[in-house]
Amino acid sequence: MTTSVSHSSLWCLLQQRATNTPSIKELFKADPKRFDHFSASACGILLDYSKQRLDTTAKLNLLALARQQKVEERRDAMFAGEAINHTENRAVLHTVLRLPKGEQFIHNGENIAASVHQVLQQMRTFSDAVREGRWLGYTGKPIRTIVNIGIGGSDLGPQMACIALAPWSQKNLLLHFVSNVDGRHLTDALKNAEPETTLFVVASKTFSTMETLTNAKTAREWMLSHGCPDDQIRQHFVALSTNVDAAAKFGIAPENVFPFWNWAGGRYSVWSAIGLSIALYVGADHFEEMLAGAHEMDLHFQQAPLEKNLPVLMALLGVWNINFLGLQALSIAPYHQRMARLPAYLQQLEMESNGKSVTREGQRVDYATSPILFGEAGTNGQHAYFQLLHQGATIIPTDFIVVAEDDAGLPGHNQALLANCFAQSKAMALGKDISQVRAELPDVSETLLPHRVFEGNRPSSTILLDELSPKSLGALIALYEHKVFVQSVIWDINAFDQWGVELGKSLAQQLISLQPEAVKEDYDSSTKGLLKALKRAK
Ligand SMILES: O=P(O)(O)OC[C@H]1O[C@H](O)[C@H](O)[C@@H](O)[C@@H]1O
Repeated sequence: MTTSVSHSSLWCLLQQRATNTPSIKELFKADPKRFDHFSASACGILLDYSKQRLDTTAKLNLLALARQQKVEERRDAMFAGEAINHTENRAVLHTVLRLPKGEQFIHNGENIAASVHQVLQQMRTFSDAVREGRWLGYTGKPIRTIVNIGIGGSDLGPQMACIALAPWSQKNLLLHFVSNVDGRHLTDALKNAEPETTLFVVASKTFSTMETLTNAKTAREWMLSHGCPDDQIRQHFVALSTNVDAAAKFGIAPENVFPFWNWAGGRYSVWSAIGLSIALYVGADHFEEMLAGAHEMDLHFQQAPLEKNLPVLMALLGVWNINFLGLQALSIAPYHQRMARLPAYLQQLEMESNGKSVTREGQRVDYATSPILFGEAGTNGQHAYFQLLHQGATIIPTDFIVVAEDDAGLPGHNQALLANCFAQSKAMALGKDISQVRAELPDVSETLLPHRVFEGNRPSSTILLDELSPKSLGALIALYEHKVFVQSVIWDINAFDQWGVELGKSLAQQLISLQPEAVKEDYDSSTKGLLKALKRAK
């Protein structure tokens, strides 16, 4: 049995440091060049972590903690294809999905990098045909509407990326993402779609997910009921899956199945065939630029010293906030409207990966793990939940994500956006104390004064991208992927399984008839009561 990281002397040192850490205001006062000392950049991304409540001693001890936990060795094991997802006995090789053409990667005796590029070519051929109007529906018309049917990793990544990369999109293609088993989702997507020009992209790693199969089955019935002949269905359905047999059994023509492999986890699969909707929407060239951006970040993660390594630094900041300052949540504030779905994407990436409570050896951890993550595009979030971020009794660190380039070209807008972003992090870090409030508002009564005070000392990082492009988006996503991995190494948990989603799935199967009589006698009274109430309401 390995000793828990929380019993190491470094952990204790960090705990002590946390209780003695100066405030962010004091840290800035003590070091006029704090920005230079607490920022780093790579791959067109600047990480400013000077507004974190972290001093040099804590930083050095955190870096030592990373070394103690063997972050570099575990990283190399991941890149080498060792079965680090030990509960499923699988390698974790999403990084191979973004290797440049011509590179080799031998796994189980096979050059999987070559297989990856074969599928990329298949994706290119197909997406070109659809985009150029050469792929025809059953009445001979080109495709106008694409419906991506998938959930979790088979939805969030492509959806987030398509929204982010909209300026590169094919203007005459309409794209919908349908994930929810709630029939309203599919109904709404199909409301204005014409069967003869609609293409369904059924995305499911396992091809066994109830939501996706239910939606795909209904979509096929919709096609048939609108006159699509059985033998033409192949023009309207493609599948993205590791389970090629199940896709074929479902009735998808074998040449319309875009395969990927078990060593790419669902929430790490946007780089695989799961990215087909991205290639369809913005073109294969741009999808491959996204892969190139991620690959650049992979190299940075592998090669940069830990002190300058963006994923490592971001991981350590999270560990510091969560485990030592006791700040369990993380708000994600992308100051870019097209990154509005990034928080949802990161929710799965972070919380499904590191929402674990046993170590790799199965011992219960005695420390917190994944942050509770949420967020909204700025400036919208400012007018909703930022009140709590500024004055709430709970302190929530924030990642501000902002883009320097102004590609909207509307006078004044970008200036206002960036000014707001920088103002928010400044306000959170430095606040406004009672003497400042008094000086500014001499007429405000003593009883009202506390309501106008901002404690400050609320940590944040600012992640500044030169531009939002396919390449920089790829680098940004890979940055968060590796951050999550490094945290899992420090916490000694497996970031690549997700057993926690299974119980609910199997209970739903037992309850599927929704009949009170069908539930077992030993069912809890709440479930029984709800089923009875449902029957009465119908
Ligand atoms: O792609 P699929 O096999 O359909 O899986 C879709 C999603 O559902 C599962 O329950 C997992 O929690 C996710 O990690 C996965 O991305």
